Amino acid sequence: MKTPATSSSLAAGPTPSIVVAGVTVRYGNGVTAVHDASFALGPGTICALVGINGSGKSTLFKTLMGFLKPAKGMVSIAGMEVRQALKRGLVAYVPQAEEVDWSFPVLVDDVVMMGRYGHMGFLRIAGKADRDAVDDALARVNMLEFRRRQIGELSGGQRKRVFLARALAQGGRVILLDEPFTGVDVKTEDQIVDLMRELRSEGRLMLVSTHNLGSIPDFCDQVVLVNKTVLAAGPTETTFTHANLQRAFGGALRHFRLEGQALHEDADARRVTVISDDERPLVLYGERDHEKLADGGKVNGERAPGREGRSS
Ligand SMILES: Nc1ncnc2c1ncn2[C@@H]1O[C@H](COP(=O)(O)OP(=O)(O)OP(=O)(O)O)[C@@H](O)[C@H]1O
Repeated sequence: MKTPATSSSLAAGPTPSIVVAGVTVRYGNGVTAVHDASFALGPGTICALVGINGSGKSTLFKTLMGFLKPAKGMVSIAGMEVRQALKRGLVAYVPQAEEVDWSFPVLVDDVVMMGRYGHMGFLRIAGKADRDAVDDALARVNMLEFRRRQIGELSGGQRKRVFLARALAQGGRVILLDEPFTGVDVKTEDQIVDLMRELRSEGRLMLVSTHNLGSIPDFCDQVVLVNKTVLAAGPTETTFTHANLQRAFGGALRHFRLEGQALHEDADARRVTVISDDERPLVLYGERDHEKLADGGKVNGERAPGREGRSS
């Protein structure tokens, strides 16, 4: 992605952080989606939020966005209550594609400008600073040429980039990304990861829910594993381990061994993660590596795992 015309580095202001302490969240129908969950994250971090379907990832996002109130426990963002952090525009959200009404007649420009609403007065009249912020954000995600398009006329990857641009235009210090890689091609995934790395180097904090286990050690320095509670949280090296993945995924993750290595294949069988026996992530076969494996090629010097190698 392009370097912005103006620097988006964090000037003086609240330090990005998330603290979730002993949080229990219940829906109106009595379902307890998250029980006694705790984790803490600081600035300059990309953290993966990982768990099976229904494990409570979206519920945690909704709680961090103030849509749901914990029945118990405490959430703070940048050292303040969620409501206050939201009011100050410190938290930006990149939604799952399904959460957006793509038939709504709105231009790319307008969606990105929505990120500026918190900076505008009551009448929401955009000033030069707002227009500049939108230009910068669109340039950063390589979407300037699409700015007059209706959002419904974009590809899946372009749609994701528009919502990333909205988060950038807003100037969010804490950015929540719900499944940013679903429905995007490998090139767009790389672009999104590159942009996230840039944002991390500016000191921003990103929490990313993803089912793409293979790429986590590539770009996430922290991992939070959930299943109705936080099972484990901490640096990727010590948290993204065989034992913890087993706890998080149980039967949803198929295991097999190849030449002494434990392989874990996620539920849709498109990605394989290799974790060494001493529990460090070792070789990771992402989606594109899987294509090579299917061709009988080598990835990181390893031979392709044969389907016959699967033990369960
Ligand atoms: N609006 C709701 N009302 C009642 N229960 C809900 C509601 N939304 C989610 N749940 C329940 O809360 C639990 C956690 O759901 P949540 O959507 O947070 O999981 P998730 O990890 O985001 O799943 P996915 O990976 O499928 O997006 C599930 O048991 C789900 O059925």
